[in-house]
Amino acid sequence: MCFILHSAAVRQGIVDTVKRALGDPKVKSVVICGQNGIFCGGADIKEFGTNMSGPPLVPMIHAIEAANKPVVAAIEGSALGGGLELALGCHYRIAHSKARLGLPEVSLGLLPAAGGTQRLPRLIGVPAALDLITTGRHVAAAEALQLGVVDRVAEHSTVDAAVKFALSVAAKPLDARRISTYPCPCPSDFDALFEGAMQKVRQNARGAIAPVACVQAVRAAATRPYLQGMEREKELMATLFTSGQARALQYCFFAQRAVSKWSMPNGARWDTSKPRPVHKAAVIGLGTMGRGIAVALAQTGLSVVAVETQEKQLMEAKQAVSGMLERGAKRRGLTPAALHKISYSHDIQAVADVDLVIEAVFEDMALKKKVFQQLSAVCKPGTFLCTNTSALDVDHLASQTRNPELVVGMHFFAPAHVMKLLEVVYGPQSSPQAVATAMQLGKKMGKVGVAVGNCRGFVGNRMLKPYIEQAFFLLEEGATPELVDRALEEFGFPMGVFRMSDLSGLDVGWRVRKGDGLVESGLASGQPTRLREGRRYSPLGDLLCEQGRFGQKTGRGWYQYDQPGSRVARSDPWFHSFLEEYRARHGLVARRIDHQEVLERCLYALINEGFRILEDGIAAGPEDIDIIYVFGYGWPRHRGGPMFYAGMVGLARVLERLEHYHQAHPDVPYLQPCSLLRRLVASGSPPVHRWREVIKKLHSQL
Ligand SMILES: CC/C=C\CC(=O)SCCNC(=O)CCNC(=O)[C@H](O)C(C)(C)COP(=O)(O)OP(=O)(O)OC[C@H]1O[C@@H](n2cnc3c(N)ncnc32)[C@H](O)[C@@H]1OP(=O)(O)O
Repeated sequence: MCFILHSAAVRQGIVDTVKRALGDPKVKSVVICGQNGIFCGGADIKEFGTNMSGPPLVPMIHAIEAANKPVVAAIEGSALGGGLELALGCHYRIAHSKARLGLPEVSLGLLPAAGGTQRLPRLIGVPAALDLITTGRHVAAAEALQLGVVDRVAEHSTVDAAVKFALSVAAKPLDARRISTYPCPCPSDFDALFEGAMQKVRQNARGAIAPVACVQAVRAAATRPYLQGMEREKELMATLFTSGQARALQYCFFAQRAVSKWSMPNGARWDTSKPRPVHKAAVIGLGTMGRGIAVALAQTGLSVVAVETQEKQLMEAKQAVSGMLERGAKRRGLTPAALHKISYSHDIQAVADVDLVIEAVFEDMALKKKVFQQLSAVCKPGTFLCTNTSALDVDHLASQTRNPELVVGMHFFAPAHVMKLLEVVYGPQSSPQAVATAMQLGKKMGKVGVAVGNCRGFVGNRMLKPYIEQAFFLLEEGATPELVDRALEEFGFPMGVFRMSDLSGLDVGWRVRKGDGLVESGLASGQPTRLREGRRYSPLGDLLCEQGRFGQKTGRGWYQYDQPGSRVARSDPWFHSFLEEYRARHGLVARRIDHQEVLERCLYALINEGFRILEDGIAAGPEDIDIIYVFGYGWPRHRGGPMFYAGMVGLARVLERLEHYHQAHPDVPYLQPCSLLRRLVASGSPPVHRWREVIKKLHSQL
């Protein structure tokens, strides 16, 4: 019997075939396997929210477990979610050594509700089951064997091994093989264990409800007889199944896959653009970003040339990169083979024979222009030239080269060997092959690549600007960094805007604002103005920087720290009196600001910019923006990303609140609702997956 995902037809197939096999006296035992080397990836997520037809999963698994002939699961490829629950209903499990098993329902906002929360703890004990169910992590066959999830691991044909094994146990009694009849092994420190698990889950979940429900369901397995535990599992699942969080998480699952199917406004697409193989790559500039990129490249197995012109920096970088590779290999229980994949040089000529270069020098246009001119002269014909700029004009850099079609942005996020997001930035001259190659390389590096158009800040940083601006204005109007951060952290961000600013360094934005001519000199002594080119402007960040308050690295920023480099932010009385004086100087009267206003002002301004990005064609669809925010900016996944969230709140509501705030702050253009938002509301606020139709219509009318 073979199946990939258990849709209605697959479930019906299993029920019918198992029934036939059990009724046939010639059949002594049964082996269940999958098709094309995959046991089962679980339920078809697209079926959720539709009228699910076909036989339900729970009675089907019960019937298999109750069978009077041995049923063996032959697990190849994946046994995930309902697929593993089905295997847990079998009397024996044999997995191929390359198989992966797991209960990832939690990452879809659900719990394993086909008996997974009740059988797994009975089989492998409460602590191990809690780990697998609350994290949703997949385990390799070797770990599954060690945990007791599977009985055997096969190196060659799993089906052959399972058939042989099934015949060998045909006459054996099955009572001891039905997991639902096992007592749940109860640890002596039961209460402490569950309290600890609940605390950990709440801390990591950032407001997600599924992990909490998972703990509650496993607790039921440990405290109630099996059938009562199943009732509790069902009850908890009922709450999760229709929740907005489950919708958001399932949207993220598909959005993550949708962004790999990129398209460009000129019609180039992922399926018609062939990437060129990259065997050897180079990184130019070994600061923090360059080092992380070199590590990520070397870990893919590529040969890497790392170039840093300053000798001292080169020596330091070499040590740091080796350390990162060694620690990475140790964590994965491997030898650091990638160490030997990197060669270092202080001479840019060393990149002459590479297939692709990633420039990661200091964020300065003049410097980057020089590097691109050099690269264009030095590299062999056809080498792709990529820049890791976070905001600068990729087209302008391309224009410095002989072959602008070979130039794209590869915007990594710090730390580059850890963070999953990669913005691949194309300009009007970038060839589809350059985009396809950068996207494929990103995938090899374990990144989630999103192809976006070229504009100041691309997608992520462009949307961040109005968000940060609102946070500054809120301080002027009466909020504190603590209040703003608390509201955002309760929403689900790992850090609020001010704690994040302290971490990344206030000087970063200061340098950008200076470059844009926004910072007035001698602020501390004079009366800084709060208008630039007719727009409201807050000089608060500039004032702190003038005092050397750059955040964690100087021990002072929006908060205070015990010492420079320390990470624990403490409220700073100095800042509070500074803020009061600032308000008094500008005749600003502090008013009470609540969490709702913080969220509406910061998030709706960010979302509004997201609509502008869609209108401008910089992102192909809302999924691209959402994946950028979830993977690169800490947007809580259970809220689906900013554009999905706007849909959940209601587009009409977002529009109404933006209109309200823009009326109150007419000198803040970011609060002026963008025309795409108005158009979507006028078209009846279609669901997020139908926005592209409205955007297409809008573009065709321009
Ligand atoms: C009543 C509730 C009962 C049970 C609960 C459940 O079972 S919930 C589902 C639990 N299962 C999962 O969460 C597994 C999700 N899938 C994966 O982890 C991976 O897709 C998998 C199976 C490991 C394969 O990975 P691979 O990298 O090979 O492929 P990819 O992820 O790109 O997927 C290929 C296409 O299949 C679609 N897809 C995958 N899984 C599901 C699914 N469970 N339901 C619906 N569709 C699924 C995926 O979207 C891809 O589609 P495409 O159109 O090609 O982009």
